[in-house]
Amino acid sequence: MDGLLTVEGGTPLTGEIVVRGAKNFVSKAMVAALLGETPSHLSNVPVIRDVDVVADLLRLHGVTVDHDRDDGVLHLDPSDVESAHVADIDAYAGSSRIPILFCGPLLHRLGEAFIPDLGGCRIGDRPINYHLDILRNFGAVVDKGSQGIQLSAPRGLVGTRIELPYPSVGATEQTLLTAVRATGLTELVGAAIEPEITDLIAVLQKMGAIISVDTDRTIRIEGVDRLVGYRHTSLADRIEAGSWASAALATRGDVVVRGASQPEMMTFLNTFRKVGGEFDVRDDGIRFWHRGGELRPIVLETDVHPGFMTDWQQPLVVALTQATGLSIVHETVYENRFGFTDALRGMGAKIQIYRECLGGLSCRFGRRNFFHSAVVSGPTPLHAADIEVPDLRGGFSHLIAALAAEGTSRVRGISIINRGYENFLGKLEALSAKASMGALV
Ligand SMILES: CC(=O)N[C@H]1[C@@H](OP(=O)(O)OP(=O)(O)OC[C@H]2O[C@@H](n3ccc(=O)[nH]c3=O)[C@H](O)[C@@H]2O)O[C@H](CO)[C@@H](O)[C@@H]1O
Ligand SMILES: C=C(OP(=O)(O)O)C(=O)O
Repeated sequence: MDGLLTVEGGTPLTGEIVVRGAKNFVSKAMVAALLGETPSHLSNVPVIRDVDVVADLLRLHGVTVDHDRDDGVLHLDPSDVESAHVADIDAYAGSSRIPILFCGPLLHRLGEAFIPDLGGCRIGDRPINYHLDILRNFGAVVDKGSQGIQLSAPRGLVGTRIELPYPSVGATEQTLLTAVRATGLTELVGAAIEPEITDLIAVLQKMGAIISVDTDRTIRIEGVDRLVGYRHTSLADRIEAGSWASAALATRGDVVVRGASQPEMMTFLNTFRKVGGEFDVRDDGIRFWHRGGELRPIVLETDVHPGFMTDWQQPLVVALTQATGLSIVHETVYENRFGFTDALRGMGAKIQIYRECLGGLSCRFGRRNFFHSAVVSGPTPLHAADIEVPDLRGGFSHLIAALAAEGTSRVRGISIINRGYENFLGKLEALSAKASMGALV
């Protein structure tokens, strides 16, 4: 689905939508199925492009994948992985960040792996040095070619001690997916503990793994000889839920996000309330609304869990353009996540970006050439514009801005949004947004 989305803004979003499983968990649980000797069964799976990309990659590796898209159920049978002939993996170069997580499971099953160049959002350099160091620590031999990475494990993979320089989500998942079948013990110090990682640990435990998590970000894994398939229901997508909540706030709307879950959203909910948003946690989800009157400015610093998640930052910044006063936003996870503000400035927002660490924390990007802090001055009326979607969350933010703005905006490149937002055009319709797709001219 690509083309031109026409959005007539200025109307509050109101109504009810459903959010299903988390992009950042489902894709990893799909990779975990490669480690089982028997089939796995995953429920609450959203129809998004990242799921389709990982399903196709698994098929290339010999996994039989059945995806019931309406019921949101994936059945993954890895029985034929050993006999698979992988011919066309290059076709997946640049498609998502998940291929790097295939390394451990493929090395265990096949003794070798070939990984295409990674995709994902361009919000910084996004190196994979931690991943490769981890794999080498386990005993893998890594060869970097011009189009991808080739790995082998001539002497198998052996448990090890890893100390992460930063609690990277992907590097933590890499360690987990490799250590569960490695020989002996692995200790991971400085691990990420995002809810999606906890759910991945739950899946691996169901498969037969032995994993313990300490309060000090240390994870210990005892390798086992065999793992079996799992049955699991994905946790909800807290980023999608937060994005719709931000859209409700920016448009002075009232949106019920069915499926949204409070425990994984505590930090978001506190911030939402401080800005002036109201919410009600219900049995079937969370209702988010603008309580009327003025929104308040805040100081916001993104961080690893349990901090304010970086993927919530871009949608919320649009709501901050409507708050009375100066908000400070310090992005400490990615060095280059404010490119999307150019388009917002073009729509009337007052946002300045700075190299300095504004806010209370000093981060890895301070005193370097990274524009990673922003000052948002509001409220500013937004006006319609022609927009080109830059990346997943930046694109959704532009969409929110178009919905909040007076006039008719035209948005190009919206297929990028499908990577992480299920049926977002249908959801816009359910929320009475005036948005329609047309052909590109
Ligand atoms: C598919 C998926 O789950 N994506 C999420 C995952 O991305 P992803 O797993 O890529 O993010 P990481 O937590 O690894 O990245 C955090 C930081 O570590 C740096 N880094 C990471 C790996 C490495 O080898 N070297 C290195 O320097 C990155 O450049 C970044 O500055 O977690 C991010 C942080 O919550 C989220 O924004 C993404 O939505
Ligand atoms: C950065 C994101 O995802 P990815 O890691 O898949 O690019 C995101 O979901 O906002």
